[in-house]
Amino acid sequence: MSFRTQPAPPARLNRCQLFGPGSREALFAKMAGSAADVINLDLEDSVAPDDKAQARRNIIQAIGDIDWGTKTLSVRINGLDTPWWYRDVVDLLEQAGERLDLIMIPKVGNAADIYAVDALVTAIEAAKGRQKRIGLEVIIESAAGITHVEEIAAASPRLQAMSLGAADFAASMGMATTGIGGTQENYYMLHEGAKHWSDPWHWAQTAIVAACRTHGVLPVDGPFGDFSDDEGFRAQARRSATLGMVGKWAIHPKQVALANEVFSPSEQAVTEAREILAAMEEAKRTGAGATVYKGRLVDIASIRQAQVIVRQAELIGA
Ligand SMILES: CC(C)(COP(=O)(O)OP(=O)(O)OC[C@H]1O[C@@H](n2cnc3c(N)ncnc32)[C@H](O)[C@@H]1OP(=O)(O)O)[C@@H](O)C(=O)NCCC(=O)NCCSC(=O)C[C@H](O)C(=O)O
Ligand SMILES: [Mg+2]
Repeated sequence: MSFRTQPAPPARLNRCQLFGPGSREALFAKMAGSAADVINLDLEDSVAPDDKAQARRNIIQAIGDIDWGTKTLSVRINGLDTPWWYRDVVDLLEQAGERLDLIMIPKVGNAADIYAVDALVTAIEAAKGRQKRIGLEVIIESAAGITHVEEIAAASPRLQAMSLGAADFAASMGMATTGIGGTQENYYMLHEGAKHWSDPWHWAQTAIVAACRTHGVLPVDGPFGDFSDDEGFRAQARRSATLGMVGKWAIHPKQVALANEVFSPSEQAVTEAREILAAMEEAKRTGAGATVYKGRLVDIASIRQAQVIVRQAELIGA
């Protein structure tokens, strides 16, 4: 390990973030009653320009009125290149109750974007005497965002999570697709005449995971657009989980159970992780740094891998 150790990310569940437009108030109670760990009330791209002010009022009202249980409650504000974002932050922090947990900043391009929002949030919290410190989450969904991903991850102690926004990312990169996540028909290798599809989101995801893990931020996979394709969602989510992401967005309620399924460790994985920790305890007792578990090598690095799974199971209560 480097002299500078890797900070732990926030110890909370983030398997599924369920989105809903701030202009569709009727959805809010349904979102609160869902099995998502995080609720994202949206002021940005799912809300038409003429509806922004009403959506803001709806959200402020709902933050206080609805019982959000133990969920993490987040509001996605408008981008810093719009005339709406400062009013989003000011009204939310001046008028919404203490139940609000996070503000999500879309389309971040560099650390200064987070600095700007952090400065405004900090001033309003002090002026209004807010008791709960608001956290931030960001979406990497532009060429600038992915280029500056590491400085963004390091930008503020308020930063809790970072998502990949596949739709805007594809647009910003000029990718030849209108798909939101998942397999892209033209992204394949040819081997002996057979097509083998590859994953065009992989490199951005790994860049996000590395930046997040370096700075103690939760890496999250964003939307999967085709909500009629359960297997496509599962495949994308499983790849993200394998790479180290902790959860995925749901843009329709039917995706919540799929995300929770993929990002909760299986009973077998938890049992094996606990057995590996026990085997390593025994190895330590006899002075060994490595041992054999089910015919394979386990060593001190295996302890850290097993601890990730056991910690996740403990948060879920498994
Ligand atoms: C996608 C939707 C517009 C679909 O809405 P609708 O036509 O109402 O869906 P259904 O009829 O299939 O709904 C079935 C029941 O589920 C309820 N419902 C629908 N959506 C939600 C929701 N988000 N949360 C909770 N409950 C929901 C309906 O009311 C029905 O209930 P009932 O009648 O009682 O059975 C809609 O789902 C929607 O608006 N989704 C969210 C869209 C959104 O927020 N998009 C922004 C995030 S994605 C993005 O921004 C891209 C990203 O930034 C990037 O760049 O990649
Ligand atoms: Mg977007």
